[in-house]
Amino acid sequence: SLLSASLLGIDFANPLLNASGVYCRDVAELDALAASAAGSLVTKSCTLLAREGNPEPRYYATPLGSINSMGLPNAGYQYYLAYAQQHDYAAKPLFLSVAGLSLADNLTMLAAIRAADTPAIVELNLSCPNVPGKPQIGYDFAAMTAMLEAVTQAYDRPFGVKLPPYFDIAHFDEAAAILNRFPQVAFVTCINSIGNALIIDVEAESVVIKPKDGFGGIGGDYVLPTALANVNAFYRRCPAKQIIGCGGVTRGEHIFMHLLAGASLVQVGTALYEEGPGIFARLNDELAELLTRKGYRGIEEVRGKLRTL
Ligand SMILES: O=C(O)c1[nH]c(=O)[nH]c(=O)c1I
Repeated sequence: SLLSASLLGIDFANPLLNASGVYCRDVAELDALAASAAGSLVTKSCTLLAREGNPEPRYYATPLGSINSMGLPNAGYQYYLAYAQQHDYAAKPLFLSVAGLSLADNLTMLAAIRAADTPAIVELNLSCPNVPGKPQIGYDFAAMTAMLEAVTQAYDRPFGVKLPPYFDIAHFDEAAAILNRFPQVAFVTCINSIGNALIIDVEAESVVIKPKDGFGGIGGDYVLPTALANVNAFYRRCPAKQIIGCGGVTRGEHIFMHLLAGASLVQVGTALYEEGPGIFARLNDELAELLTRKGYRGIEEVRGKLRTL
């Protein structure tokens, strides 16, 4: 139908899902996403052991978006694997986001996920914190290569990677060249939050979140152009892979932009946090209205059709 989408040969009723980390940390939230108009859902990035995460306030929203330094609070990977094993895949696909604090942790989690043999699709979060003092994996190309070499040995199913935003053409080139060495990396999710931003409250003359002296990843309107650029940069450089867009979606036309840029599916973070799962019905309606007005019969006709001048 009009909004039908496809990834890894799997059918989706529509291209929308949550961004990992938003509305997906416990069963109640995951069930609400499963019951919503979202075409699929992804779990909070998980670690080997459960984590409390950072002290609050650790998330804050402004009229232009959000800032967070959650610190990877999650129930531990077995919790999300158990959820994946009871999920109704006939209703909609489910993604498991994995963000081990070490390569060893990732290998342990992926081995258990593989052994469970669920239809869940793995999204490996490369924006997760790495060794303190070193850049996150997504910004350490040697570490990223080593991680993918080890993971593709341990996990023999197609999977995807969640990337941080890049801002330099040479970095798009280098990151894509690494990913293209791994055909098993079947999709790329662009982008994670733009890291280490700072939001200031003038009234209080203060930062707005407690961890890291107020420094945190931003999302929402602040990041849409960067998200679209990363979607299109990897769409152009990785013709054998699919792209999941993430960043800056609050309206149907933003989904349309991500599709034009090359996305197959589109994730919603900040706007979902602020509006709740009802947003998916609104966004699907707005996207359907836009496609119909423009004479499209399906989103496949839109993907990657961005014109240049
Ligand atoms: O602080 C977090 O938990 C977090 N926050 C983000 O904005 N992106 C991430 O990948 C993660 I793992």
